[in-house]
Amino acid sequence: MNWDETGPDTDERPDERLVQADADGEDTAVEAALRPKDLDEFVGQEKVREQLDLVLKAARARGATADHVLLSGAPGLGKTTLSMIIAAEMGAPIRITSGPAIQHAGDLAAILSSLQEGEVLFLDEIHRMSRPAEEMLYMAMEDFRVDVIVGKGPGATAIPLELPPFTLVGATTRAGLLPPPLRDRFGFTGHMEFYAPAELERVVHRSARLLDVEIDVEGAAEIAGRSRGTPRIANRLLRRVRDYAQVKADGRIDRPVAAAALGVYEVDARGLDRLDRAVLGALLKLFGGGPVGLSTLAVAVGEERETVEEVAEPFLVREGLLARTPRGRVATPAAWAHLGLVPPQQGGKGQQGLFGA
Ligand SMILES: Nc1ncnc2c1ncn2[C@@H]1O[C@H](COP(=O)(O)OP(=O)(O)OP(=O)(O)O)[C@@H](O)[C@H]1O
Repeated sequence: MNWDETGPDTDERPDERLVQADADGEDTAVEAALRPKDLDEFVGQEKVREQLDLVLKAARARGATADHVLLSGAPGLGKTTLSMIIAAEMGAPIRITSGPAIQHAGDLAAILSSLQEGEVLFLDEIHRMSRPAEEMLYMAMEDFRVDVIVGKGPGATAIPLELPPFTLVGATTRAGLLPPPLRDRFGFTGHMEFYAPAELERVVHRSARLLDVEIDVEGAAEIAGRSRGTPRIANRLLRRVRDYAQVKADGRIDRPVAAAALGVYEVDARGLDRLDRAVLGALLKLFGGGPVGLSTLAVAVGEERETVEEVAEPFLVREGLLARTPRGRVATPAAWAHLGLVPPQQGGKGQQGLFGA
């Protein structure tokens, strides 16, 4: 992806977008500093918090290890944070790994056999584990036991290995991709939703306090409104606005400062960035709002099909600006309004107003 080569300098990697929700290129030290440490500090996700609170309190009352927990939801919504909170609330240590890091069953056996009693094992992207590792996990979750295969071919033997009770916290962006036998072995599944603007405002205020930045209510609302329902993005935008406030203003963040700063980074009032607007703009201006095929749209914006489909479109669809139909991509009336353009007359050739904004 090269679309932001000429974009403003940031401390993110140059091929990263300011509004991307995953952690690639994220400053992990800053992210760690901003993580809520307990359930009370964790903003929003009321249902998941309430349910998890019961699961953990009951386990503590029984003096038992908590049930395995599956957290599903988009990147940046707080799954890692919640797994750390689970460990903290249980007074247990935590081990963090991910599905792609476990390619062989032996990798998993090594981790499992070194867990302490009650330890939380956080397995991010659990849907990307290899099949043999996944099968080993079934038994480990259910019976706290694994069979380690020693040797090869007809002489191979399975040596059973007892494990201490542990809590697996699996995280996935694609709960639907998990095989049912794995899904069924979790005692509790929490579905993380995108955050409401008011919740993101609380995230921004909290982070500003921790970063020692002065921000008013409207400044926080401005950042929250552009954060695509995602705390990780809210925190990242806050840091960019803080830079701007320090360099161009008196360090304090209010609405005009936040809006001007995010204007520099081309994140608009609804959280669309340059790539999103390029896709939407091409759909409206070149193809009259569609329907147009994905490949044609991608060529029109000079991007790979996958970039348009996987990076730009999900948010545009979620925002109700673009629809994927069997005949191709179609802009919604909200898309015309957002870019300040007038849709062509129904049935007419009507291109009037298309290039108006
Ligand atoms: N509910 C919340 N309240 C306050 N801050 C939050 C909340 N959820 C997430 N954050 C902040 O957002 C950032 C990203 O959260 P986290 O790493 O937990 O997301 P994630 O869902 O695990 O993402 P990924 O799947 O990409 O790893 C963290 O810095 C964290 O402080």
